[in-house]
Amino acid sequence: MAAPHQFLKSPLTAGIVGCPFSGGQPKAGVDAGPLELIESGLLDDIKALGYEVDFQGADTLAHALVSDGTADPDIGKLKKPRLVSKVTKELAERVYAHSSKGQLTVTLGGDHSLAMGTVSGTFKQYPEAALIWIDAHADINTPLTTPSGNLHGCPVSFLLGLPGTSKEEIPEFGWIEPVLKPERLVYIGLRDIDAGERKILKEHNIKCFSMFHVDKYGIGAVVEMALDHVGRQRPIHLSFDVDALDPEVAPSTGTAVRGGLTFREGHYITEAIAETGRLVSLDIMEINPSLGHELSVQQTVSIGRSLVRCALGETLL
Ligand SMILES: NC(=[NH2+])NCCC[C@H](N)C(=O)O
Ligand SMILES: [Mn+2]
Ligand SMILES: [Mn+2]
Repeated sequence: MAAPHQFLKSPLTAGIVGCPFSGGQPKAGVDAGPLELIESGLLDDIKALGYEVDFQGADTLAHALVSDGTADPDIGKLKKPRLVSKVTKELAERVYAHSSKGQLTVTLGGDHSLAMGTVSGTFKQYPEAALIWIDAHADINTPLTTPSGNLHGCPVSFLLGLPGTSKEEIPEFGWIEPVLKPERLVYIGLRDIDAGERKILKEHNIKCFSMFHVDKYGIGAVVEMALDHVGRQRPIHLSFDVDALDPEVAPSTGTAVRGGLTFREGHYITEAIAETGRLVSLDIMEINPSLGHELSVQQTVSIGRSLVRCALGETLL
């Protein structure tokens, strides 16, 4: 079991939020991720680690997750902006409800646009928190730079309040506060960055450990450097996009990119963060059970499950 936790209340409780949402990207199926994880036995896993579980049902947010039929035309390039805004706003409230009770919030996606909600909710409770983003992608496109218009490629820019995301420029997302500071954000696993994103990452001096750095220094050193960079005292929000893993390890995901983290590297990250005793919020995003053969799906769901267990302290003896 994990060392005594620095920020959570006892009895240690995991607040599980299932968020079956796919509106931040074009491929159907990623909305089935949470239910697959739950049905595979995730809640029992978590209880077996000694946590109480606070779970309101996989459909907690269901009424918000699909369009109610009102028109949602593109705003500039952005697709389904009003739907994404509505769902993530409600998710932020749910995550905050768990966090403010001293629970470790675990959000099961769904696509990565959901991080607009999870990070907003976590940082409302822990304004000094750090964000560790594990991904092949930086997801830091703004409404002005996004090549695809898919909002799962944009959540970080809204959280930082980058140009193009202000209330004046896009009132539809006016509820999002720029809670994140560039120096409290760190990436691990990057290997597919758009030109506009590269410019933003440079301009704001954002710490990035790409796959190049993982190869060069090894995952152990990379995680140490990442934790040093964001500060050794802060609560941690870990946002884990399974496409950070190599497609041979986690094939069932919508935007797979070759050359990713190995099984052990991915799990090591969650273990090392569990070891800090400062994890307050975890996202497991972008598992798409309708992509790939049955075995690929099983393999990917099972990895999502073991990542949660490791982040919650399973392998710390
Ligand atoms: N969460 C993800 N899988 N994001 C992929 C983003 C891909 C690309 N950078 C885009 O903005 O469209
Ligand atoms: Mn990604
Ligand atoms: Mn992502």
